[in-house]
Amino acid sequence: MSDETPSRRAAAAFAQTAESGTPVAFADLVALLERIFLRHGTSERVAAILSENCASCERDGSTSHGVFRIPGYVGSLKSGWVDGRAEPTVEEAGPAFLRVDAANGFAQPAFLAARGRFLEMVRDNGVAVMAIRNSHHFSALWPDVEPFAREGLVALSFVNSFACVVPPGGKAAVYGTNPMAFATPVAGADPMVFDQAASSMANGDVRIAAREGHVLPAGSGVDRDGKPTTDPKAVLDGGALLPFGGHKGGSIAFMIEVLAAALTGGKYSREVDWSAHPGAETPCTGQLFIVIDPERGGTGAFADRVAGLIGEVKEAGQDRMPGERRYARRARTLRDGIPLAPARLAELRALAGDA
Ligand SMILES: NC(=O)C1=CN([C@@H]2O[C@H](COP(=O)(O)OP(=O)(O)OC[C@H]3O[C@@H](n4cnc5c(N)ncnc54)[C@H](OP(=O)(O)O)[C@@H]3O)[C@@H](O)[C@H]2O)C=CC1
Ligand SMILES: O=C(O)C1=NCCCC1
Repeated sequence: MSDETPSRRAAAAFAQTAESGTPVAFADLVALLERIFLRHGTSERVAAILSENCASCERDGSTSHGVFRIPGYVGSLKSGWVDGRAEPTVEEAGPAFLRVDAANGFAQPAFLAARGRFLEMVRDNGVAVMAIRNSHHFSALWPDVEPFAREGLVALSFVNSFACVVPPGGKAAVYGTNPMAFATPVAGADPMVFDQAASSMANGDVRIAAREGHVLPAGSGVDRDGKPTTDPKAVLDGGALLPFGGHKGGSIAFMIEVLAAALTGGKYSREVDWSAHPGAETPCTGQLFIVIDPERGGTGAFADRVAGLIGEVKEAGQDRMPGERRYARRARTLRDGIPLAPARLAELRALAGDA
């Protein structure tokens, strides 16, 4: 399967390293990460949720949001910018609308605190919205939406982050890398899930490229003077990323600021200010979910129709659908272990306080 997105090309060397390290069983990686989170002040519930999420990203080859992120999680916890013991509050804003205040905690525990009631609303109404504010989203979005599709539902999720993306033709960073994810059931197959930033690439992949000494694909970003650059350090040091696809990606980044921040009460990416929290790496922003019961469409054959469409797309020449690379890697790593570079493993063990 080809991995030709700019993000993947920039992270290719890292990914190769990740394919050739020490194999670690998924459960062992979860346990190691859990010890790190607990050691750095999270509650047991938060540690369990974040460890599962981060290990799942590493397992599926979502390198920009796998164990690469752990020092950042630790930095954010140590700085006090994020509360690892936050108790989210869930409020019903209507028969199909949940408002969740993550209370300056991580997004996933807030989402999971509301998920049960949210599913009831989707089943009762055919559609429901969950608006999370004051949350720190440090990860990929697919782990949140894929399970909905496995339960027969169509799911959309939107997150804004911190200002590091210039609007098309602009000079100042206004948007975050602002990912969105979509998941749908497919008859007889794994769900089709795409999960993509509104920027040319994820900020995490720029940082990996900087660390590994790689250049970015042309058209990824600009330097501090607004000039096009392929140097990841110039993008990180006062420069910015570009939206993917020019004004079209710019409009998606805008929409995500509106859905994930304006609508939820989360901070705009531009408003994020962690200057008083040195070491913090995750913003206190927002996240929106829209989940639909496709049976309400009345066709009685929704998942079959999606499977048919995928068949036609492949027949037309697309070699694979989004998500298929992850599923293949998941099967491989659950069988053979998740390869971790020795330096990464040593770093994780040190953070866990292992001798
Ligand atoms: N929390 C946050 O604030 C942020 C999180 N992120 C996360 O970073 C991650 C990476 O984002 P991004 O760099 O944009 O992702 P990519 O460009 O790597 O991939 C985007 C999507 O395209 C699919 N895809 C890639 N190559 C192909 C192909 N050849 N044919 C068909 N589909 C393909 C991927 O599927 P597959 O996975 O199977 O390859 C994925 O669903 C995401 O998980 C995102 O949620 C990004 C920005 C901010
Ligand atoms: O990779 C990114 O872009 C981000 N990931 C986690 C939160 C901030 C942005």
